[in-house]
Amino acid sequence: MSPKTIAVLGGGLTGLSAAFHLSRRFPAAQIIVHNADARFGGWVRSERVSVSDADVLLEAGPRTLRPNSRSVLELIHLLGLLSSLVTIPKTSQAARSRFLYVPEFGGLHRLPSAPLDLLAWSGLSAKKNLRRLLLSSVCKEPFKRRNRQLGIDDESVDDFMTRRFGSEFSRIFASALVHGIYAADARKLSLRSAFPSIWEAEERGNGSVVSGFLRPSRHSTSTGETVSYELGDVEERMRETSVYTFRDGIGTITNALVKYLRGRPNVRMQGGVSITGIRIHPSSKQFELITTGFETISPTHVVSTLPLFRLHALLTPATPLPHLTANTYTSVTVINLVFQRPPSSSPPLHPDGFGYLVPRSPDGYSGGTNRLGILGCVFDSSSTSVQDTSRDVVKMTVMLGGPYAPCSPPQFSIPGVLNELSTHLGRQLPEPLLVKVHHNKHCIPLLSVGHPQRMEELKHVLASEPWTGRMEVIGAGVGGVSVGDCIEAGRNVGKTWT
Ligand SMILES: C=Cc1c2[nH]c(c1C)Cc1[nH]c(c(CCC(=O)O)c1C)Cc1[nH]c(c(C)c1CCC(=O)O)Cc1[nH]c(c(C)c1C=C)C2
Repeated sequence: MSPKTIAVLGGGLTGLSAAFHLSRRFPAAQIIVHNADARFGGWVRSERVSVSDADVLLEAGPRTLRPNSRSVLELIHLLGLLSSLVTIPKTSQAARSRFLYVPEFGGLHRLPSAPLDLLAWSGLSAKKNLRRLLLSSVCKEPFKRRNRQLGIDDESVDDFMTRRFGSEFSRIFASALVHGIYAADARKLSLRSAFPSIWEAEERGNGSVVSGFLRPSRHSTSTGETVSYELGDVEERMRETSVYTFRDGIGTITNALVKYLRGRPNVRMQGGVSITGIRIHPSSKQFELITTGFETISPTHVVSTLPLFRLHALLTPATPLPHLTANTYTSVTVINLVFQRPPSSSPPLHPDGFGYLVPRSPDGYSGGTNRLGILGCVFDSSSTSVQDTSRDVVKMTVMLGGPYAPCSPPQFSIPGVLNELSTHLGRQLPEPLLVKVHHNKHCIPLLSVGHPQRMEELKHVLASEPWTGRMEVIGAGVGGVSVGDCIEAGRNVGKTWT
């Protein structure tokens, strides 16, 4: 049945993208976007603040995007955002210089940015051990026999990396990568959900990941169809771009989506109103959505972009859905710091580059050597200083929490954080001009082992009675956590509703 009224639950990136694409695909349908918060945009939060004489752009959520997601490039084109694009070239230090802070290997290390760089990777004698570990793990892997057990169709990132590259490699390099993307424990994260290309490389390489990556992969969609995107000149502008953002930050996308949707005659944006229950009428089989205002609405179709545990709480025992509470959600404290830039005669506050990640320490997440639970620090000014009106300030962002023992509210002091950062950077940081703290509670789903299989089962139930394909469940907790995954999921929703 062609949709008459579509309720989109959640006004974050996925919900806004879903409403955008559905409103274009079904111009005769009425679309209502329900968002518990009066502000739309979800975890995307770009904010301009005044610091001394400068106007500085700060991000509490995603801050830069890679140009590999064509669904995001398409939105940039369709919403006319090309002129406010800020691109960071592959040749910039922000793209080439990424660091790890590994205290037991001597502190801060620049990571090699290319295979040849690995051979020339230089450092102090203690640092050489980290180079040796990386080099020997990667070089030995192709000669290791195939060691995936028969019948295994998913495993944790840590189990996989340990099996192929060794436990120390996994603890340091894989855990750091997982902190930077999922703010999670690599020992719990599903490899197939988080890094499907690594799983596929192992298959292509007959058991070796390195050999698999050296072999060309066949690009196609799972159905073999070619997907076309309306890209205009955007892809061309992204040539040689490592990452990009906008002059006013990632919020440029969500703000433009909200503006577009508010201007559509077939869309209603309901901010500040939550759904408190979802029922299916036993005889008419109609959806009944109850709102905080005790209003009942009966859409013909529903798109839920809510965190899965929230959707679970809305369902009645008569119409349950499987696996909605299988994953936990990670919380991250984001601390934006703005400093006065030191005079050029003094050492800089940090090396030029992307920033650094802190791997899991040998004692795990008990906090022994990392009491504050620091996951990493981004040197924002290295890549995005054009967002600010003055070059006299330096902005950086520290992220804490994730798998470290959660306590609510998180226990830390800003002087304690600054002391710790000073140790990492090997120089005493001055008093910041501005500090902004955001506690992003349950912001990233931890897609645990077995997630792809569980999501297949959920899809199957949604296609059967009494749901009969009229409700789709999408979002970061289902199909992937990146901005590109969320926008792509919104683009693909309701493809079978004709
Ligand atoms: C709030 C903190 C977040 C952390 N991870 C994410 C958020 C919102 C989500 C995320 N971060 C990255 C990706 C991958 C994107 C992709 O296209 O594959 C996702 C889904 C990568 C990334 N991590 C950091 C930055 C600046 C980026 C952007 C891309 C890039 O420049 O490579 C920094 C960072 N994020 C987190 C931590 C702990 C951290 C530390 C340096 C957690």
